[in-house]
Amino acid sequence: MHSLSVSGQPSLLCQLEWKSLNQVPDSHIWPPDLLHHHPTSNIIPPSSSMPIIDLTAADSVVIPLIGRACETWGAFQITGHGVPLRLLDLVEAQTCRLFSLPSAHKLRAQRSPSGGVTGYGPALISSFFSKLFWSEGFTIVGSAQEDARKLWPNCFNDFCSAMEEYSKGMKDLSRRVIVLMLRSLGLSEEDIDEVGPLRGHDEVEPVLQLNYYPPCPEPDRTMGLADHTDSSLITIIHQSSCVTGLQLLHHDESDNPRPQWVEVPPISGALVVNVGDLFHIISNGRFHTVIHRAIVDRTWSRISVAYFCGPLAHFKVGPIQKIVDPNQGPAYPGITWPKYLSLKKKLHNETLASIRLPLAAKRQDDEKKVL
Ligand SMILES: O=C(O)CCC(=O)C(=O)O
Ligand SMILES: [Fe+2]
Repeated sequence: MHSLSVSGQPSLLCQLEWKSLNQVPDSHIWPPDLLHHHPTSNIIPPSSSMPIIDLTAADSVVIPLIGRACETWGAFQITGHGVPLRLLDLVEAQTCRLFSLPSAHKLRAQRSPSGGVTGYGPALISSFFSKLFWSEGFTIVGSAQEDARKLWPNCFNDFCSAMEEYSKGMKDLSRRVIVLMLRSLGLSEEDIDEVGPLRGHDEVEPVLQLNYYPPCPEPDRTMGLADHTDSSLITIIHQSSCVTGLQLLHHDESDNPRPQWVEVPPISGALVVNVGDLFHIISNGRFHTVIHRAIVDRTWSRISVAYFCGPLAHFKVGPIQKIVDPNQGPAYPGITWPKYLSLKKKLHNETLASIRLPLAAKRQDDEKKVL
């Protein structure tokens, strides 16, 4: 049974309530099959843990490592990225400041029930599940001012300037990472200017998702954030450095016939890069969009800050022609980010499959049959 807010939407258990609980309420107890359909007990050994790539190394070293990570994991961690630790600490401190506010206070910036995206509320994917997540979220698209003003009418500047500086750092970093990813697919710098999804990158509105996972008395019975892929080109995640929670679904067919959940260990100063659905599309399926989730801890709270990098809203992205095998043809049609997001709102993890095109050979066969 969900707790219901006055608006009739499922409400969050807010921080004061989280703290007062010594067991998970029914509204937040997840059926074991949903929690364990890919068993967490089979955490794979560190020898095959996800790649950590130092961006200060030469391009000739970094580019193949990134390409391989995107093909086999759909994710990697980066160090040597140039974003100062001071900025990572600042954004984390301001995120903590927000989630430490009393619940009634946070609800002043609640996401609008009529399809709003920005502001305070459960993760957007929570509408796909009948059980609630053990987490709270805050979404920023472009400027945070309007919502931050509702939280701190007289002192929203510190929060907003931290988010702005962080978004700027992430925008520059995401451009750099995307260029490296495209080069690993064999594109030259000129190709990237011409065909890349980075056209108008400076004007793209930054999207930040702040996540807070409170300590949980029964972490094995609930879910911080359920399995999903991100719709972006790439997502860059900063996570608290002391507590694990983020997990990726990894399939190493040579090692194990079944996909395994793999922990993403927090490393101070490192950032996690996830390949999103749109990069999977532009790479014509070569790069893996990574299924990931967040679990919670008995003792520690955890914070994550996800920066979603996508193309300009009106810009259609599709498989980059230069890398499409002519015998196979494009695996996806061109699509804009907003159109993709509207499909994802309906279809969640089935969205990519819903737009996948039949292979060129099959298309030709089908065309012959029609003629
Ligand atoms: O908490 C995390 O590490 C993951 C967050 C995430 O996947 C998201 O916000 O889309
Ligand atoms: Fe995500």
